[in-house]
Amino acid sequence: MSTASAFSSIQGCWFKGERKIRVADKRAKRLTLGSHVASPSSMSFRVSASSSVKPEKDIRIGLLGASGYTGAEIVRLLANHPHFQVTLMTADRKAGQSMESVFPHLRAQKLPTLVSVKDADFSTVDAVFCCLPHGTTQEIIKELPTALKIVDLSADFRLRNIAEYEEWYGQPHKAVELQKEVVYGLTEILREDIKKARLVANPGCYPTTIQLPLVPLLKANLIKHENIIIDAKSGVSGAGRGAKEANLYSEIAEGISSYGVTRHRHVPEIEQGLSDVAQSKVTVSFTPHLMPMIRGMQSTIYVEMAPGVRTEDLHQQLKTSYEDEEFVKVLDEGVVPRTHNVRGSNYCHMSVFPDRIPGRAIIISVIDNLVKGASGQALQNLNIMLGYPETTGLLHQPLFP
Ligand SMILES: NC(=O)C1=CN([C@@H]2O[C@H](COP(=O)(O)OP(=O)(O)OC[C@H]3O[C@@H](n4cnc5c(N)ncnc54)[C@H](OP(=O)(O)O)[C@@H]3O)[C@@H](O)[C@H]2O)C=CC1
Ligand SMILES: CC(=O)N[C@@H](CCC(=O)OP(=O)(O)O)C(=O)O
Repeated sequence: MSTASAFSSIQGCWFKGERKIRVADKRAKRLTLGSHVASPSSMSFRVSASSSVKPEKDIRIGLLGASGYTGAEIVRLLANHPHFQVTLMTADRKAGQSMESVFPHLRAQKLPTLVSVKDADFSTVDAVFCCLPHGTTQEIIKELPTALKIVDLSADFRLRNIAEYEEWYGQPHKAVELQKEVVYGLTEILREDIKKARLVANPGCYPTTIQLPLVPLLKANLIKHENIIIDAKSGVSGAGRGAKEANLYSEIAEGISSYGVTRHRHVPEIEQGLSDVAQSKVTVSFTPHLMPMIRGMQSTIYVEMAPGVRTEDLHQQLKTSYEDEEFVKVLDEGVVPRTHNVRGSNYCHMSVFPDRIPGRAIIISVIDNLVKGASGQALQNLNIMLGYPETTGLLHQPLFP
């Protein structure tokens, strides 16, 4: 996992130029990867013909947890990707079903039948997106062929500190050795490490909205490390597709509810990232809320500025930090970010406001939880890991209204 030094080049480090894709190399690699099988262990994967889809693109993608919301979102994004093709998809309860029957909106794509993880043949893919619930992922990923590039969307590999993981997630870490090679996938901040990574831990959706504005400000010493207060809101799709009483329409509509007050598991992830860049322990007060909407996430962040710093300085720092970034947009002063304006897209919009109380500022940051907060950022990361332009498959505009 990367350290503070990895945060040192926030600006000007992403490649805008079209990197030449070595198709021949990729094809050669595919042949090599074809000979890998999972190592024998208590959890073994059957090597069988699980895909009926003939690959027509360069990179064959395996999708673990394809029958969930983030899995479906990756399939939607890959429809416009010229190089990545889903050739293997897994499900749990829905194993054996066609993707079309689980997600009719994806029926236009040629997709393989959903298989259970134990029946999946990982020797037939080049890279994997893992969209499984946290707590189920470590054991599965540690048995995958080591040649595979993997982006894990779950929280299982995000925390460097094993004791901290076990404390916040309430279970033993089952892949301690693997944890050491993990790179945290906050793309705009850690791009250089992601380029070299084999296994990327994709950030949580709340931590993405929070770290993107705060990392450049902490790095430039413009805000204090103390008294950072975050009031965050999420659409219900953030909770996944699994049936839960608390997520019934009658429980969600016409009201909002706070949850995880003082103990949400994203707190250590946020504090890890902010402390790395501040090079001292940063603590935050973080309260998430469930909103009566399907997609979208907003973090409203209250900070104390360093002595002599004005909100214009915060705004200018964010503008400079992200001026070359496609997916992070710092809005003009006074313009309020809205989840509507990023819906269905990989964009993050942010803005800074002076608080009425002298010395304080209010930062607002919005994303689509399923795109920049999950599947979009995951695709951005895999593009980078495989040497493709990072915007590939991600440049569609937000869906408004
Ligand atoms: N939703 C969001 O906005 C975000 C989600 N994430 C993270 O991404 C991951 C996926 O989230 P999401 O798509 O919303 O979740 P869903 O609940 O919608 O989907 C979970 C998927 O995992 C499968 N699955 C469940 N249990 C097991 C198991 N024991 N073994 C194998 N497969 C299993 C399910 O199969 P089946 O349906 O067939 O039972 C389904 O395909 C989670 O870790 C989540 O926390 C991260 C950022 C944002
Ligand atoms: C609305 C809702 O329930 N949201 C989820 C966050 C989704 C996410 O980022 O979860 P991971 O850390 O598991 O990837 C939650 O609060 O747990």
